[in-house]
Amino acid sequence: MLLDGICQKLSQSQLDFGGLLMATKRSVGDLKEADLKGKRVFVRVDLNVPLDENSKITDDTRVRAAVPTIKYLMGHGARVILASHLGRPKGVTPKFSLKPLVPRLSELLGVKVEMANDCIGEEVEKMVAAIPEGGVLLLENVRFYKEEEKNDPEFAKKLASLGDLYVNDAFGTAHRAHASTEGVTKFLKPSVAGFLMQKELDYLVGAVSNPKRPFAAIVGGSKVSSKIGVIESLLEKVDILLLGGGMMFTFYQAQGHSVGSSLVEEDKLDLATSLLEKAKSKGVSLLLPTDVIIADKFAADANSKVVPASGIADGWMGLDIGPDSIKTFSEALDTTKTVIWNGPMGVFEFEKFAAGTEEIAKKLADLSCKGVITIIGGGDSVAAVEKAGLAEKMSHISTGGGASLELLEGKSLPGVLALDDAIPAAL
Ligand SMILES: Nc1ncnc2c1ncn2[C@@H]1O[C@H](COP(=O)(O)OP(=O)(O)OP(=O)(O)O)[C@@H](O)[C@H]1O
Ligand SMILES: O=C(O)[C@H](O)COP(=O)(O)O
Repeated sequence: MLLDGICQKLSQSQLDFGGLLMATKRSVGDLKEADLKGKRVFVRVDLNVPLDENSKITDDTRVRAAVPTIKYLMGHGARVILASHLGRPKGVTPKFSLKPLVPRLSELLGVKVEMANDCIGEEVEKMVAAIPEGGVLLLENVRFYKEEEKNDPEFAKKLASLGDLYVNDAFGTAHRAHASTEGVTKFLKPSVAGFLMQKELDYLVGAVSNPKRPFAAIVGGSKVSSKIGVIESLLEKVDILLLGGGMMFTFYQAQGHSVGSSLVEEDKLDLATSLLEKAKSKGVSLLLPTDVIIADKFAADANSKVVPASGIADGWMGLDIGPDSIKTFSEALDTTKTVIWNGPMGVFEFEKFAAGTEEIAKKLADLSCKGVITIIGGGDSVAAVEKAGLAEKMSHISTGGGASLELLEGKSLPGVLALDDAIPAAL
């Protein structure tokens, strides 16, 4: 795919992290026409997309990401059953219905996607029986049943009874051991990974287990407490660690600097000190911003100025990294071959404090074009990269917020573990 005529996205083979693709789980690509033609394939996708007050999809990234697996199944004559959650409903809640997804799915797939009013039961069974080869039926939100999140075996069995085989392509929900992501695999074989699931694992696991070095991580976001696991795990792997976002002030305070009314987690000061020591003992080059943009209130129209990070006056709070820090971070990133980014550098939702995040996004887009592997780890950093219009330029943008964080923390994902192991290729 050509980007701006200059930056070409790296091909899969170039991203092979030294031959270590995460090929440990059986893939939907191993299933051919003979395995799929006429078969009812139960596919767990993550269609948990943001909707506005008129139920209009405001970001269809997850819908588009689900398409390759569905199209592959359709193209091989399967009868496709799609299951997903949307939001966190307590019981049947119309505003969490998956119905608004039907038009966009139909458009992207080039077929009329049918929609069931439920995800189990007789009516659904009848609709499943009527799916033609290459046709697609979307089930209603699986979380309308509390049994979904409880991973209730009876509920999982009912879901499983709808299909002949199972594909999990819901990377974004792979950290949840729910009936449609984990329980169902006990009753439905084969249970294989979809293309999106595989791609996410290839990048995220590949990057941290066998990165092209130098390997840098950029960690930001609001709180140290939500990123402790990630920082600790990354300190074992990276050569360079750049810290920004609200969490940096806990590090500054731990070093004795005045931080004004910036965000600080008082109970994490010792932890911040020990992370700094750990970085030193591991030989990791840990960089904190040298200057910050401060504001006189937490608001889009706050008065602001750039000051050295070592001294923020009372009544002021740091809301972004400053120009010197952007320069230092950029220079450090210039030396790298792999970069993973999780969490914005500042309050990017306010234009005045978005520069740090935007400049880092631009830097990564630029590095991507030069062959550096750039991975954006989900959540707000993805939103920031998209806001800057640079998503297409990155090597990989994860569709999973919580799931990508857990992977980076070194945790295993129940939705992945439950899938069949890959069948070793014959010698
Ligand atoms: N200096 C700061 N002070 C207060 N809030 C900040 C600051 N810098 C960033 N933030 C806020 O942090 C929030 C994102 O932090 P959070 O820890 O939720 O990240 P996340 O969503 O987990 O990150 P990721 O996006 O990669 O998963 C943003 O809403 C942003 O406004
Ligand atoms: O958006 C997500 O992170 C996934 O869809 C999982 O949703 P959940 O956090 O409600 O389980």
